[in-house]
Amino acid sequence: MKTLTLTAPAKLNLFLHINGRRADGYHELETLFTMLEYGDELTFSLIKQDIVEIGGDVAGIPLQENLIYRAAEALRPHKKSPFGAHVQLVKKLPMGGGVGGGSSDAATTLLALNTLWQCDLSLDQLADIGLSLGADVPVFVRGKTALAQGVGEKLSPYTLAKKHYLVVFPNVHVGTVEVFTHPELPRNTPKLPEGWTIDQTHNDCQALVKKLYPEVEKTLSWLLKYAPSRMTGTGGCCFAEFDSAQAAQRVLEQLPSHWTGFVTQSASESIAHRQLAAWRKDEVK
Ligand SMILES: C[C@](O)(CO)[C@H](O)COP(=O)(O)OP(=O)(O)OC[C@H]1O[C@@H](n2ccc(N)nc2=O)[C@H](O)[C@@H]1O
Ligand SMILES: Nc1ncnc2c1ncn2[C@@H]1O[C@H](COP(=O)(O)OP(=O)(O)OP(=O)(O)O)[C@@H](O)[C@H]1O
Repeated sequence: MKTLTLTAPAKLNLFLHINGRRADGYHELETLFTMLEYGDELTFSLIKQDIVEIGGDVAGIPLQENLIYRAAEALRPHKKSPFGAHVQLVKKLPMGGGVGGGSSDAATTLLALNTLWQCDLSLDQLADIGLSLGADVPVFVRGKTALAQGVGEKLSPYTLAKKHYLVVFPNVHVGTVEVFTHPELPRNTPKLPEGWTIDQTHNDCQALVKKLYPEVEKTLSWLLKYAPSRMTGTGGCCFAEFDSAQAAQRVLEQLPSHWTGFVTQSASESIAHRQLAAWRKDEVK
């Protein structure tokens, strides 16, 4: 039976502007996503029984609520294989951290099972299915550094120089819904002008989350002593940007023990896509 192991990468929102709120409560955003080389490990194995099982670090999430399961079930109508799937998860990304772990697990499941179950859907079709699972899923399906608009689903490719990041989880789980429904969230940042530069950007959630979660405030102040730093998404992870892995590693070594962090680098193409392409190449040999 076939087995495929993929890394479901983390993302950073290098900036996050909120331009308005739609009638359905969702927010119009402008955000720059970059893919990171670090993520959860998912191993997909075909199984005889036509069911979807998840093993490993499921962290008390009921099966039916796990985004891996929901992604697999969303593909079911397109499947041409008689087999089910067992997904073994090694969770490395903090939940509710703003690094998109759940969304990336879902997108990686769509990519892997699209191949293993011979669904043969295009990336456009997978991104559409992904959007029904979460606003952040399409960017992981496409797997490229991208400028996102709309609720996060209108993606345009964007080229960025490779950078090294120290990503710190302040040990507080920040709820996306809590931030987006908060009355004090700024929601009226003007759209970026033509020819904008990164120094014209910010994260509209950062001041509010710092106020609600003092630990995020402390993390950012600590990181800012070493490098330009910001919060990602709706938090609580914060990232500091460096030109070399060694410089990032030196700061990680000094990280206070009540926080956790990892050093990684940005990737213009998602590691999951590269691994899947390599696996497919081996298959046809
Ligand atoms: C903030 C970001 O992480 C930026 O990358 C994402 O836009 C959030 O993406 P996500 O976690 O995949 O979000 P979803 O699971 O689709 O939505 C969670 C909740 O966030 C709010 N939400 C999300 C995206 C958006 N553009 N506007 C919103 O108001 C809604 O209250 C929604 O109920
Ligand atoms: N496989 C999964 N991994 C992580 N979270 C999952 C998974 N399946 C469901 N969830 C639920 O999704 C919630 C959000 O998880 P996620 O790790 O994507 O948060 P996040 O990093 O803040 O995401 P974002 O940046 O997209 O807001 C979790 O609190 C959890 O209840």
